[in-house]
Amino acid sequence: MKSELVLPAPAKLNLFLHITGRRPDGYHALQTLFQFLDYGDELGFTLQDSLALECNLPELVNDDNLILKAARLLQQETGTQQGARIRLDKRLPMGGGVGGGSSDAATTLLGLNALWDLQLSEERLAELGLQLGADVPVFVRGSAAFAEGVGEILTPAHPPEYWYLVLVPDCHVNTVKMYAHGDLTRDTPAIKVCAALETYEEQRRQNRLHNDFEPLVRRLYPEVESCIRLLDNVPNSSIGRAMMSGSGACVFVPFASREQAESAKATISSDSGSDIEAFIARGVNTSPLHSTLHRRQAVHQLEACST
Ligand SMILES: C[C@@](CO)(OP(=O)(O)O)[C@H](O)COP(=O)(O)OP(=O)(O)OC[C@H]1O[C@@H](n2ccc(N)nc2=O)[C@H](O)[C@@H]1O
Ligand SMILES: Nc1ncnc2c1ncn2[C@@H]1O[C@H](COP(=O)(O)OP(=O)(O)O)[C@@H](O)[C@H]1O
Repeated sequence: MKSELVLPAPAKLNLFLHITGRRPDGYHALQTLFQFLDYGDELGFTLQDSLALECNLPELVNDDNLILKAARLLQQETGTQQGARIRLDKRLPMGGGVGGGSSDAATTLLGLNALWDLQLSEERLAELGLQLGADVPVFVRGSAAFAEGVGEILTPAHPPEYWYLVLVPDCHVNTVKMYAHGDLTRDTPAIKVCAALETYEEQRRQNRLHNDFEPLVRRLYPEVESCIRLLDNVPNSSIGRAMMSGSGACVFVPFASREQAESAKATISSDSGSDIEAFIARGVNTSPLHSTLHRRQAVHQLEACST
């Protein structure tokens, strides 16, 4: 039986997000700090003649899925005739602002590049990824980063790797509609990358970080507003205030340890008496996808040395 290459597709958080302008093509210029979470979807890749996607959520199996788009883009780019059975175990909330679709696309680009032995550089894969979505390149590169442009100009960053309690409000925020909304703030002054990175932790401690989507989304989606209030008002040992990721809907709050995040999660579910979906994950500056691929490469090198 052919073996399956199993790879993670981690979530991301936008630790802050500034919209600094709108380009002539309608896309927005951003400045944002991306960090990965050690939590996400899982993909499995098995060689076969044709392309096929399987998923625990059957409604995700369609031609618009970014996984199939990424696989076809790689076939077009390289002319390879190879195919694959791709298994998606969907765990991340969809339209949650934690980048599940973009991460699935990036894992597919790196996974099939390895499975099909295409030898494309990470730089080329990031360029291909940008054709699929503005958030794909950071997942291809695999390093926490300060991002500019539409999200593709990346400067590696090393924010503290806190534990996060993430609440998933019971609503879907449409990214395209939020970017197009008349009330969106689009004129946050641009900051210099070195200043942004040097002052990040101090700004965070002083609760001075912000996400330009947040006021608009809180106003339009009461579910997001009430999750942020819940995180800010329930007594807990968080080390900062709650913020929204991307264009929403997920909101997150940092803790110094997993235990503290677990205990806040328990308090929130007992105090609020609600069953809001939530998960705990660690912020990590190297993508779990890249850690897994490096381990696999090291094992292959060891095997090659011992034969
Ligand atoms: C807001 C962010 C922040 O990280 O994340 P999410 O909330 O989606 O996770 C991203 O900018 C989302 O990026 P992504 O979801 O990849 O966007 P794309 O598929 O490329 O674009 C979808 C649409 O969003 C708008 N768009 C996207 C990115 C950008 N910098 N400016 C835009 O105006 C465009 O209208 C575009 O047609
Ligand atoms: N593999 C995928 N996983 C999730 N959503 C996908 C995927 N491929 C395409 N999509 C589409 O992209 C939309 C938003 O994707 P997602 O990445 O989950 O949101 P966000 O960028 O807000 O985190 C979904 O509602 C879905 O229609």
